[in-house]
Amino acid sequence: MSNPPRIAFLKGHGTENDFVIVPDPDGRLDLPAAAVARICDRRAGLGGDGVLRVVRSAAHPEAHAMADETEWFMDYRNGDGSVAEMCGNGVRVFARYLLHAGLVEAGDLAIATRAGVRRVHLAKTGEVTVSMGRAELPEESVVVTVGGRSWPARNVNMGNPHAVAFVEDLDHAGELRAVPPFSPAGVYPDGVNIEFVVDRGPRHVAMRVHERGSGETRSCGTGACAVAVATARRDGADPAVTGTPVTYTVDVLGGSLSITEQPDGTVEMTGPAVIVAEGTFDPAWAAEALA
Ligand SMILES: N[C@H](CCC[C@H](N)C(=O)O)C(=O)O
Repeated sequence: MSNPPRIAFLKGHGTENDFVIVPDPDGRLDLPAAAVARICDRRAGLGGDGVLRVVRSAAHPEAHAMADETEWFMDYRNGDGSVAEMCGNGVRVFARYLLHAGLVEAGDLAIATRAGVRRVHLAKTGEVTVSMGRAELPEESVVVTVGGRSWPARNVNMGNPHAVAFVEDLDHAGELRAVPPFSPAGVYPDGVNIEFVVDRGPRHVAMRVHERGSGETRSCGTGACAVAVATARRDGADPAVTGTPVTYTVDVLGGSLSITEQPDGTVEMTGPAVIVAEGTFDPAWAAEALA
């Protein structure tokens, strides 16, 4: 019996939040959590903070409702194989892949995600702008504690949950090898991405992040949006109150993102997206993880 065809993949990153891209237009590949975790393993696998499976919207049950306005669905998984609603850096890299593969032209396109349709502009400069929707700011907040220090953290939802803590020094976040302790735990029953933020100057902050399902990453797009929204509220610059758009530069370990919030609450993120390499892997290798 002939061997099943090898699976094509590409590696890409957005401000060093890196992903394994798996083209699967007809949605035929089964990628259970254990296989995704093996693919993302930085020693035994290809390495990545997550997987972006590229599926036609019409071929994926979670995207059927978006098929009339999008051709492609971003099936995002965290590095541990868990599913997340949205990945901001991932959408930029996903759009970059579509251009790289000749599936779209530069310019405007719409991508289906579990958080809904995201409108993307692929500039000829290489920068990618994503309309990230509106932040939700639930009232309840948590207290994050690391190394004997505690900070209140602002609850911000960008389609996925974030807790944003303003700290004195990014080193105070510690090694971030595990989820930083927070209370009350019940605020985030499905887990949370936790950002630590310091000021760098006017409308300029820097952050570190412990991501749900991936650990500390070099960048988090939805996290940078959550940070910009929380900082605008801290600074009395909420566009819904001032009537004026506000833009923050958010430095991440892997680079810098520009986040603009409009008076109507919509948030736009602009940053780079790079395809680094491409190759194939044997499906049996990924399936071994299921054994
Ligand atoms: N870990 C996140 C998803 C990826 C977010 C991040 N990589 C981004 O660029 O937005 C979560 O479980 O909600």
